Amino acid sequence: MKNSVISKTTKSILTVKNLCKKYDTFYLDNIGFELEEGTITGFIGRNGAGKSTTIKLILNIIKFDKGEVFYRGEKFCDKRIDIKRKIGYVGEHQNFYENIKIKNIYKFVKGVYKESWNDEKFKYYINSVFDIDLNKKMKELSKGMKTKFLIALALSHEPELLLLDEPTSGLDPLIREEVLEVLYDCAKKQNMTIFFSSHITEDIEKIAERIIYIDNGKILLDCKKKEIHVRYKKINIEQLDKEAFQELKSIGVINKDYILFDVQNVKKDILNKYKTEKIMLDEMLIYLRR
Ligand SMILES: Nc1ncnc2c1ncn2[C@@H]1O[C@H](COP(=O)(O)OP(=O)(O)OP(=O)(O)O)[C@@H](O)[C@H]1O
Repeated sequence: MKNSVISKTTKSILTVKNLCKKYDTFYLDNIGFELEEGTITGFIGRNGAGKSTTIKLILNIIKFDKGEVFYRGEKFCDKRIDIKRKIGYVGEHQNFYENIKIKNIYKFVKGVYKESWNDEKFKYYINSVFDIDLNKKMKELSKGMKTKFLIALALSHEPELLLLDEPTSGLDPLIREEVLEVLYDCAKKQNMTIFFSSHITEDIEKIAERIIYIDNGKILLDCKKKEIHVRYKKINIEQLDKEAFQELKSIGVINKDYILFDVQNVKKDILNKYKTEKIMLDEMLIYLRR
């Protein structure tokens, strides 16, 4: 057990170290990060970047080739049912138990969690927040309703950590807003730690305070949102003289009327001379993919 415990001095709830997984045409390469209690982290990446694979590896749904996962400093493996009970998860694929009435799924899940189940909270989400009819069968729910029902289930056993795989994908803007608001409240009012994957930069921009960007199995960025806006900037090309344009072009990326860049790579005199503007998350991803 000597190697299975790491320092408990930080507020870290989850530590992921060097996760690797090889498929025929894909390699998840040394994924590592730490999540702090009560924070919301957006895990962003294009289709096929490795988001679901990472989440499933953390939860032991699939086996990694290499790596370690720690929960509050203790090694997390398949046998740690006690830790699993503290984690809520909503996966990407929701086409299961199609012919079962959702009130029976609710009763089953409530029975599994017993003492940690908060029935008042479940009823509050179902009736007052999400407005779901428990008499419907799974197959009778729209994608948005399914997502809301599954999130209500995941929240009602009061997890300390919530892992969500694309919770807002395929939902209309109003439902997306509702879901994001509920998640934000859980983190800020109940100190829940939330890690959610998405390829919708807007949603991540809205509620995540930290962003981890994965591309082709590798983490290209792990940064607080505030720091992103300080570090990555853009300048309108029209303002630039020839020399400054050449300089910025060599270290940045041209996107429409702007050059996007990392201020750390730019000479001070250019930054002093020209007006820089804040970049949005989707622009930063264009820069990182250069
Ligand atoms: N069981 C598997 N066998 C072989 N390849 C797999 C398997 N599962 C996933 N992959 C591959 O691993 C890569 C990453 O898949 P993953 O589902 O993690 O991506 P993702 O970022 O979640 O994408 P999406 O946003 O489309 O859900 C893809 O190329 C996928 O085809």
